[in-house]
Amino acid sequence: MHHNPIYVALDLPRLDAAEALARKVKDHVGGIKLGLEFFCAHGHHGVHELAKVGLPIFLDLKLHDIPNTVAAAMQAIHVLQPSIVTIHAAGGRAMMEDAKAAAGENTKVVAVTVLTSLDDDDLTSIGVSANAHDQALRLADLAHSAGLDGIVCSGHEVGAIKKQWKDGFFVVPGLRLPDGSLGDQKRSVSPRMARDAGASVLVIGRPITRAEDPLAAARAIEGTL
Ligand SMILES: O=c1ccn([C@@H]2O[C@H](COP(=O)(O)O)[C@@H](O)[C@H]2O)c(=O)[nH]1
Repeated sequence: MHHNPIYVALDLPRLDAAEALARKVKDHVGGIKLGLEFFCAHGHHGVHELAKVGLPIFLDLKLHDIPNTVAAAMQAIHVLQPSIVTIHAAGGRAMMEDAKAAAGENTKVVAVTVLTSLDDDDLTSIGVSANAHDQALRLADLAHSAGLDGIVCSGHEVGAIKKQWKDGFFVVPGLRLPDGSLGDQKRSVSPRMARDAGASVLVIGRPITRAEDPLAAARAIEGTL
Protein backbone atom coordinates (compact mmCIF):
# COMPACT_ATOMS: atom_id res chain seq x y z
CA MET A 1 0.00 0.00 0.00
CA HIS A 2 1.37 3.43 -0.90
CA HIS A 3 1.90 6.17 1.66
CA ASN A 4 -0.87 8.79 1.68
CA PRO A 5 0.74 12.28 1.49
CA ILE A 6 -2.43 14.18 2.48
CA TYR A 7 -2.47 15.95 5.86
CA VAL A 8 -5.91 17.33 6.62
CA ALA A 9 -5.74 20.86 8.10
CA LEU A 10 -8.23 20.89 10.98
CA ASP A 11 -8.77 24.66 11.21
CA LEU A 12 -11.93 24.32 13.25
CA PRO A 13 -12.85 26.24 16.41
CA ARG A 14 -14.38 23.27 18.31
CA LEU A 15 -12.39 20.34 19.62
CA ASP A 16 -15.26 17.86 19.34
CA ALA A 17 -15.91 18.87 15.73
CA ALA A 18 -12.20 18.58 14.85
CA GLU A 19 -12.01 15.15 16.43
CA ALA A 20 -15.18 13.94 14.69
CA LEU A 21 -13.90 15.14 11.34
CA ALA A 22 -10.52 13.49 11.86
CA ARG A 23 -12.18 10.17 12.65
CA LYS A 24 -14.43 10.49 9.61
CA VAL A 25 -11.59 10.98 7.08
CA LYS A 26 -8.80 9.03 8.78
CA ASP A 27 -8.68 6.21 6.24
CA HIS A 28 -8.20 8.66 3.35
CA VAL A 29 -5.48 10.93 4.76
CA GLY A 30 -1.96 10.25 6.00
CA GLY A 31 -1.87 12.74 8.88
CA ILE A 32 -3.51 15.57 10.80
CA LYS A 33 -2.32 19.19 10.64
CA LEU A 34 -3.12 21.38 13.63
CA GLY A 35 -2.45 25.08 13.21
CA LEU A 36 -2.62 28.33 15.12
CA GLU A 37 -6.40 28.40 15.39
CA PHE A 38 -6.53 24.95 16.97
CA PHE A 39 -3.44 25.31 19.17
CA CYS A 40 -4.43 28.73 20.55
CA ALA A 41 -7.89 27.41 21.43
CA HIS A 42 -7.05 23.91 22.70
CA GLY A 43 -3.30 23.79 23.44
CA HIS A 44 -1.56 20.61 24.55
CA HIS A 45 -4.82 19.03 25.69
CA GLY A 46 -6.31 19.35 22.22
CA VAL A 47 -3.23 17.84 20.58
CA HIS A 48 -3.34 14.87 22.97
CA GLU A 49 -7.01 14.33 22.11
CA LEU A 50 -6.41 14.41 18.34
CA ALA A 51 -3.39 12.12 18.69
CA LYS A 52 -5.81 9.41 19.87
CA VAL A 53 -7.08 9.17 16.27
CA GLY A 54 -3.82 7.38 15.56
CA LEU A 55 -2.38 9.47 12.71
CA PRO A 56 0.88 11.49 12.71
CA ILE A 57 0.42 15.03 14.05
CA PHE A 58 1.82 18.04 12.18
CA LEU A 59 2.00 21.17 14.38
CA ASP A 60 1.84 24.14 12.00
CA LEU A 61 2.79 26.81 14.54
CA LYS A 62 4.94 28.91 12.17
CA LEU A 63 7.28 29.99 14.97
CA HIS A 64 9.03 33.30 14.26
CA ASP A 65 10.87 35.10 17.07
CA ILE A 66 14.39 35.54 18.42
CA PRO A 67 16.40 32.28 18.44
CA ASN A 68 16.24 31.78 22.24
CA THR A 69 12.44 32.10 22.30
CA VAL A 70 11.86 29.81 19.32
CA ALA A 71 14.20 27.16 20.77
CA ALA A 72 12.33 27.30 24.10
CA ALA A 73 8.99 26.93 22.31
CA MET A 74 10.33 23.91 20.42
CA GLN A 75 11.38 22.34 23.72
CA ALA A 76 7.93 23.03 25.20
CA ILE A 77 6.16 21.09 22.41
CA HIS A 78 8.65 18.21 22.42
CA VAL A 79 6.36 16.23 24.75
CA LEU A 80 3.66 16.24 22.04
CA GLN A 81 5.96 14.27 19.69
CA PRO A 82 4.86 16.02 16.50
CA SER A 83 5.98 14.46 13.23
CA ILE A 84 6.41 17.93 11.65
CA VAL A 85 6.71 21.48 13.08
CA THR A 86 6.85 24.72 11.10
CA ILE A 87 8.93 27.82 11.73
CA HIS A 88 9.38 30.89 9.48
CA ALA A 89 12.52 31.01 7.32
CA ALA A 90 12.35 34.83 7.55
CA GLY A 91 13.40 34.44 11.21
CA GLY A 92 16.90 33.90 9.86
CA ARG A 93 19.67 31.33 9.98
CA ALA A 94 20.42 31.42 13.74
CA MET A 95 16.74 31.01 14.61
CA MET A 96 16.42 28.03 12.26
CA GLU A 97 19.61 26.37 13.55
CA ASP A 98 18.52 26.75 17.18
CA ALA A 99 15.00 25.51 16.42
CA LYS A 100 16.35 22.36 14.77
CA ALA A 101 18.78 21.75 17.64
CA ALA A 102 15.92 22.02 20.17
CA ALA A 103 13.52 19.71 18.30
CA GLY A 104 13.04 16.01 19.03
CA GLU A 105 14.94 13.67 16.74
CA ASN A 106 11.73 12.24 15.24
CA THR A 107 10.36 15.69 14.42
CA LYS A 108 10.90 17.23 11.00
CA VAL A 109 11.47 20.97 11.27
CA VAL A 110 10.38 22.77 8.12
CA ALA A 111 10.51 26.49 7.32
CA VAL A 112 7.78 28.49 5.65
CA THR A 113 9.31 30.33 2.69
CA VAL A 114 6.58 32.57 1.21
CA LEU A 115 3.02 32.04 2.44
CA THR A 116 0.72 30.70 -0.28
CA SER A 117 -1.68 33.59 0.47
CA LEU A 118 0.89 36.09 -0.87
CA ASP A 119 1.63 37.09 -4.48
CA ASP A 120 4.31 39.28 -6.02
CA ASP A 121 2.39 42.50 -5.25
CA ASP A 122 2.06 41.53 -1.59
CA LEU A 123 5.82 41.01 -1.40
CA THR A 124 6.44 44.43 -2.96
CA SER A 125 4.10 45.97 -0.38
CA ILE A 126 6.22 44.61 2.50
CA GLY A 127 9.49 45.75 0.94
CA VAL A 128 10.62 42.47 -0.66
CA SER A 129 11.87 43.24 -4.16
CA ALA A 130 12.12 39.59 -5.33
CA ASN A 131 9.07 37.89 -6.80
CA ALA A 132 7.41 35.04 -4.85
CA HIS A 133 9.20 32.35 -6.86
CA ASP A 134 12.71 33.77 -6.38
CA GLN A 135 12.08 34.63 -2.73
CA ALA A 136 10.85 31.07 -2.02
CA LEU A 137 14.00 29.64 -3.67
CA ARG A 138 16.23 31.99 -1.71
CA LEU A 139 14.64 31.12 1.65
CA ALA A 140 14.66 27.40 0.79
CA ASP A 141 18.40 27.67 0.21
CA LEU A 142 18.84 29.39 3.59
CA ALA A 143 16.75 26.73 5.36
CA HIS A 144 18.79 23.98 3.68
CA SER A 145 22.09 25.53 4.76
CA ALA A 146 20.73 25.98 8.32
CA GLY A 147 20.25 22.20 8.55
CA LEU A 148 16.46 22.00 8.45
CA ASP A 149 14.60 18.97 7.11
CA GLY A 150 12.65 20.90 4.51
CA ILE A 151 10.42 23.82 3.70
CA VAL A 152 6.83 24.92 3.07
CA CYS A 153 6.21 26.45 -0.35
CA SER A 154 3.52 26.56 -3.02
CA GLY A 155 3.15 23.97 -5.77
CA HIS A 156 4.53 26.54 -8.21
CA GLU A 157 7.98 26.49 -6.63
CA VAL A 158 8.39 22.97 -5.31
CA GLY A 159 9.81 21.53 -8.55
CA ALA A 160 12.55 24.17 -8.81
CA ILE A 161 13.43 23.84 -5.11
CA LYS A 162 13.65 20.05 -5.38
CA LYS A 163 16.25 20.41 -8.15
CA GLN A 164 18.55 22.19 -5.68
CA TRP A 165 17.64 20.08 -2.62
CA LYS A 166 17.07 16.53 -3.82
CA ASP A 167 16.43 14.87 -0.45
CA GLY A 168 14.47 17.78 1.05
CA PHE A 169 11.08 17.34 2.73
CA PHE A 170 8.56 19.57 0.98
CA VAL A 171 5.23 20.60 2.46
CA VAL A 172 2.77 22.15 -0.01
CA PRO A 173 -0.46 23.86 1.16
CA GLY A 174 -2.89 26.07 -0.75
CA LEU A 175 -4.13 23.14 -2.85
CA ARG A 176 -7.37 23.21 -4.78
CA LEU A 177 -9.13 21.00 -7.31
CA PRO A 178 -9.63 22.91 -10.59
CA ASP A 179 -13.23 23.90 -9.74
CA GLY A 180 -12.49 24.75 -6.08
CA SER A 181 -12.87 28.14 -4.43
CA LEU A 182 -9.50 29.78 -3.69
CA GLY A 183 -10.57 31.74 -0.61
CA ASP A 184 -7.49 33.62 0.59
CA GLN A 185 -4.99 31.45 -1.32
CA LYS A 186 -3.14 33.15 -4.18
CA ARG A 187 -0.46 30.64 -5.27
CA SER A 188 -2.50 27.47 -5.71
CA VAL A 189 -2.15 24.29 -7.76
CA SER A 190 -4.03 20.97 -7.69
CA PRO A 191 -2.97 18.20 -5.27
CA ARG A 192 -1.89 16.03 -8.21
CA MET A 193 0.27 18.78 -9.73
CA ALA A 194 1.96 19.39 -6.37
CA ARG A 195 2.63 15.70 -5.87
CA ASP A 196 4.00 15.28 -9.40
CA ALA A 197 6.29 18.29 -8.85
CA GLY A 198 7.83 16.64 -5.78
CA ALA A 199 5.73 17.53 -2.71
CA SER A 200 6.28 15.19 0.26
CA VAL A 201 3.17 16.36 2.11
CA LEU A 202 -0.05 17.82 0.66
CA VAL A 203 -1.85 20.06 3.15
CA ILE A 204 -5.59 20.24 2.48
CA GLY A 205 -8.01 22.12 4.69
CA ARG A 206 -11.23 23.73 3.50
CA PRO A 207 -11.68 21.57 0.37
CA ILE A 208 -12.27 18.75 2.89
CA THR A 209 -13.42 20.44 6.10
CA ARG A 210 -15.96 22.75 4.43
CA ALA A 211 -17.24 20.18 1.96
CA GLU A 212 -20.85 19.10 2.34
CA ASP A 213 -19.54 15.55 2.67
CA PRO A 214 -15.94 15.66 4.03
CA LEU A 215 -15.48 11.91 3.69
CA ALA A 216 -16.46 11.97 0.01
CA ALA A 217 -14.21 14.99 -0.55
CA ALA A 218 -11.19 13.33 1.08
CA ARG A 219 -11.81 10.16 -0.87
CA ALA A 220 -12.17 12.09 -4.15
CA ILE A 221 -8.94 14.05 -3.58
CA GLU A 222 -7.09 10.86 -2.67
CA GLY A 223 -8.43 9.37 -5.90
CA THR A 224 -6.80 12.12 -8.00
CA LEU A 225 -3.29 11.22 -6.76
O1 LIG B 1 2.05 29.07 3.12
C1 LIG B 1 1.20 28.47 3.81
C2 LIG B 1 1.51 27.86 5.01
C3 LIG B 1 0.51 27.22 5.71
N1 LIG B 1 -0.74 27.18 5.27
C4 LIG B 1 -1.75 26.46 6.06
O2 LIG B 1 -2.29 25.39 5.29
C5 LIG B 1 -3.70 25.29 5.47
C6 LIG B 1 -4.39 25.50 4.16
O3 LIG B 1 -5.77 25.46 4.36
P1 LIG B 1 -6.82 25.53 3.17
O4 LIG B 1 -8.12 25.60 3.88
O5 LIG B 1 -6.64 24.25 2.38
O6 LIG B 1 -6.54 26.75 2.36
C7 LIG B 1 -4.07 26.30 6.56
O7 LIG B 1 -4.10 25.63 7.79
C8 LIG B 1 -2.93 27.31 6.54
O8 LIG B 1 -2.67 27.85 7.81
C9 LIG B 1 -1.06 27.78 4.07
O9 LIG B 1 -2.22 27.78 3.61
N2 LIG B 1 -0.08 28.41 3.38
